[in-house]
Amino acid sequence: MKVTVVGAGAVGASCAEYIAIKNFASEVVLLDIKEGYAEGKAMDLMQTASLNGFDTKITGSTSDYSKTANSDICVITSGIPRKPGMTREELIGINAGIVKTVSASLVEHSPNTILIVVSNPMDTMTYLVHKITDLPKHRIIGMGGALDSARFKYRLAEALEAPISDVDGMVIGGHSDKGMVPLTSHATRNSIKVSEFLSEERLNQVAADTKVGGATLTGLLGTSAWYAPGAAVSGLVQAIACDQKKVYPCSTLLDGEYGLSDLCIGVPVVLGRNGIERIVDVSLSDAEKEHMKASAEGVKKTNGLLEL
Ligand SMILES: NC(=O)c1ccc[n+]([C@@H]2O[C@H](COP(=O)([O-])OP(=O)(O)OC[C@H]3O[C@@H](n4cnc5c(N)ncnc54)[C@H](O)[C@@H]3O)[C@@H](O)[C@H]2O)c1
Ligand SMILES: O=C(O)C[C@H](O)C(=O)O
Repeated sequence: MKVTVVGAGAVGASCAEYIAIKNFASEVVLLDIKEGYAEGKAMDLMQTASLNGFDTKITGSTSDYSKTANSDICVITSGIPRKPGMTREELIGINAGIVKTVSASLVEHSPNTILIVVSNPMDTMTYLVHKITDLPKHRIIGMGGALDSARFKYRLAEALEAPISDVDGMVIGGHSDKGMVPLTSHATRNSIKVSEFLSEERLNQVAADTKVGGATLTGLLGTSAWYAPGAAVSGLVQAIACDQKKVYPCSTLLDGEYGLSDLCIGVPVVLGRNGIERIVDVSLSDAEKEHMKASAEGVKKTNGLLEL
């Protein structure tokens, strides 16, 4: 199993590290445009192999896509991150150009690959990849919901004063401060609805804190987060590589599901060796349906800024 990660920055390197530590891939290629940077990150990570007990071979490349040839899975993390006070949507001007050239180069060298898009604004970048490559839709996957759901579970566990392993919940919708739709009505603590433990007001606070999860960290760190994003990407890569059939919310091209079409937005999907093997239609409350509709309008507005 060969995995390429483009962008050896904070998220790309974190993702490569988690993939290696989980020890399911034979090879990870890190590629970056900055001279020597990916080679340096790869060497540093390889020097953790005997300490962390993995056999995955990590190599680096400066813009040489021949090294990525025949990758089973490619991850795009190249692009600028936001600074405090910015929205993800403001990154579109620079990141659209980067994602365009990177995805074309990846597909040229790995025509059978499954592509995972991470660069922001992620739902719009995923849509862009559909527009400029001829990959089938089940092989183009946007990562955002897996991260947002992990943040939701963190906030739920905090409010419930319960261990995170007892908590389950999912966030669908656009990966943006306003567009996320935390499914509070479906969230559970060991199979019991969380509304049995938390007031509506506290649950609304959990949802609000979840939605600004990325902005909160950007304010604290001065740039956006990387540990949880890297771990979330590695989860998707493992689900595909190991044919796990796990359900994750991922950004995917919709064609009528959830009453939406011609956009990529986060919905629950089954991930296996073929990429997105099924879109799961979950029944939503009226409020969640309205929220999802507004979220889709936001994503479409950002898509409208693309020069296609
Ligand atoms: N979808 C998500 O959930 C999620 C989570 C975290 C970060 N992100 C996004 O991921 C992106 C990367 O974030 P980061 O913190 O790793 O940033 P970073 O600045 O640490 O790393 C980005 C890397 O991309 C490289 N790069 C730029 N142009 C390139 C090109 N044309 N080819 C190859 N490499 C190129 C840069 O040299 C840099 O090393 C940002 O757009 C950020 O908003 C998304
Ligand atoms: O917040 C960001 O800009 C980065 C990423 O989308 C995140 O949610 O951590």
